[in-house]
Amino acid sequence: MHSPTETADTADTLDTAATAADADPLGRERAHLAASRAALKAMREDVESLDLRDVTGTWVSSLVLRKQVDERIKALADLAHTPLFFGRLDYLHAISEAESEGGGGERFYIGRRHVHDAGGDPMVIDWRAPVSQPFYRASRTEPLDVAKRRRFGYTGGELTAYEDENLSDPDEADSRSALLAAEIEKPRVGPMRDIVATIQPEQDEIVRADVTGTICVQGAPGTGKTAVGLHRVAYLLYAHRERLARTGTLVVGPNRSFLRYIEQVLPALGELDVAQATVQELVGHVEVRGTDSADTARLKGDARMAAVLRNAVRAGITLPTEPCVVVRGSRRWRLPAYELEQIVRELAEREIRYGAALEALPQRIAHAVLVKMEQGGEAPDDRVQDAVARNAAVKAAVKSCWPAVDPVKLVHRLLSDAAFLAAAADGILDADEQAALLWAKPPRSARTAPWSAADAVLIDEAADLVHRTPSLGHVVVDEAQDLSPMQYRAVGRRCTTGSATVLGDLAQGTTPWATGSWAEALHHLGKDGAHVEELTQGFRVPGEVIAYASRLLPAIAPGLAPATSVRDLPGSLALRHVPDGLDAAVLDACRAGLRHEGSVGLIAADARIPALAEALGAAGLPFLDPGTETTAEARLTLVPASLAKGLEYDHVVLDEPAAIVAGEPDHRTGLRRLYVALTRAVSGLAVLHTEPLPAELG
Ligand SMILES: Nc1ncnc2c1ncn2[C@@H]1O[C@H](COP(=O)(O)OP(=O)(O)OP(=O)(O)O)[C@@H](O)[C@H]1O
Repeated sequence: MHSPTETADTADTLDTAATAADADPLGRERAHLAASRAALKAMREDVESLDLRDVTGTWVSSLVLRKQVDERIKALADLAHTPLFFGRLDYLHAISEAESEGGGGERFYIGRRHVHDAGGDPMVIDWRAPVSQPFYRASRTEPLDVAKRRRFGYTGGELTAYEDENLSDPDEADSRSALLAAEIEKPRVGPMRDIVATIQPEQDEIVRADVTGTICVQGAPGTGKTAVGLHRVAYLLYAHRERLARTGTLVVGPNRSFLRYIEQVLPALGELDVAQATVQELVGHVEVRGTDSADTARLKGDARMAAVLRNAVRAGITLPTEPCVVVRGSRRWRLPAYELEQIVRELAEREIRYGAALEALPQRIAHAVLVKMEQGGEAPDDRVQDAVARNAAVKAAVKSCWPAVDPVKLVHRLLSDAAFLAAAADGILDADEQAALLWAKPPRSARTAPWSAADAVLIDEAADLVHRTPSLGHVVVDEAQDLSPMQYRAVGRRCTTGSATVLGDLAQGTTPWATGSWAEALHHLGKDGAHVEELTQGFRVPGEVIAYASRLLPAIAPGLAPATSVRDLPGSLALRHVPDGLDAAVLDACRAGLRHEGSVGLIAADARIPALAEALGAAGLPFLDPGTETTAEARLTLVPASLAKGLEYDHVVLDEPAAIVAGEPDHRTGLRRLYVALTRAVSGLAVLHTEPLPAELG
């Protein structure tokens, strides 16, 4: 890394004029930063000074406009701790204006957002613009026409250093970027940060993959799956803003703590309009109050349930045996049963939604009646057809052969009524499976039923059989390995006409229905054959720690390659056997963690949480819940193992691994939960145990 004095020797190859500024390249970069800041301020003031009173329009349209202007002002904020640019590219040849946000030329400053001067010329180019891509991809073997890549280092908002790679200079040796390493090792406090300055080439390929295709990323802990998924959303919103503004984008995460942890990343990248939800929130047709046994939940999440539900929804379709007689004025029009039957059969055979067919049926019947009227010498018009469709006789015919279906009531009946379930599940589920689905004591009404999370997904499937679920433009699913086939279907129907980014790690699957293979998951998502990428370079966990955790891989996910680590931190792993007085030792380890900079996570089996909370309280050590933002003052979080997924802390104190393993219904899931817990640390992991460590850890 260059300090200001060192940089004075750096010859700037592109500038020929030997001015005073050349002797002080850092000073010149600072001047560009100051000028860019001033330009951003001017851009913001321009928007702020817009007088919306002059804009004529309705009350609603002016409200919408006000909101857009407010969002634009927010997006133009100059955040004190996020530098306006983090890199510079000097090309060998001039770049066209089209590729560089109207800039053109050879030199570009790369930042989180576009900034232009009063004349409209760009001063900072958005990292997502085509001209910025070589910042992430160019290498000595493939310089992509880049002469020099410069990375900037900041301290407290001040530009303090830079680092150059002269990619087209054959004599320059390859070196690991110190700025990159410093950025990756920055202590973690607060929510997840963006990685826009340091996206790696293999990550960039995923971030910028085409919007039309679905992409699946298998990645070991800390390889940046979540980070990549969020940056992909930001990239897609830049590259396809209009299309996605119309159709919408969504990030699906495992729980609220996780969503709170990641919720700042997209706004920091200037993207405010992305929905975030858990699968449960996504399918929220009922209030979830109940739970299922692992076996029942697995069965309810099995893709065969889709076929059972389809049968159940359609169970009421009955071929008519009576004619439909419509009385209009003094005349009666009779549609014989066989004609009605033909109409119903035809609708039943067509692959349209149950509800759409229900809406079409009265019109079909009315049309057939109209034909009779014409044959009888009348000349009915469209209004007559509408009136016939609303006729009581037609309504009665529709009701008897194609009854309306309420998805909630339907699933309530399916789980309460053995005969109804048996008919729908015939040839699909065996008798034991059917028995497992039925409520032991059927609740009286759908409203009071103790719906479980899996039931809510069944209801969502039923709802989609009745009315098509609207599709979004793009959906990112994180921690996807934990989704059941029915949950994949629920997410998949929200991107039928769009695409998805599926992120996960088979080794971290901890639900009874966890994904066995990505091909299978993608099938249930409705995206067969999507491309699967594997990320193995780990950014979070130090080498020693990931090597230790990876000892579990043969037992939990035999086919997977262990992650590497970008950082070797000798001494980052400490294993401590504590024959007695575990709580006191854990408290000491937390205090030791707090003596370092950054966040401390105390991870323990869920059953251990109350005792540890009490011990922390008694010792006067304040702590947070996962998902509550850590601050410089409150840096210790007490994390139940079941909520640790996706989160990270500078220092992790891991309490009693054997209890974490024992907390799960089966040994493999227990080891997977432990694998998650072992891979949360950025700088140091202290494992404290009284009981023997699981044998698989060696
Ligand atoms: N290119 C990068 N530059 C700097 N930091 C990075 C980079 N990629 C990932 N990271 C950091 O590494 C950490 C782990 O990333 P992330 O949480 O996205 O990994 P993950 O694969 O989703 O992990 P897990 O499987 O545990 O959920 C984060 O702090 C992230 O900011």
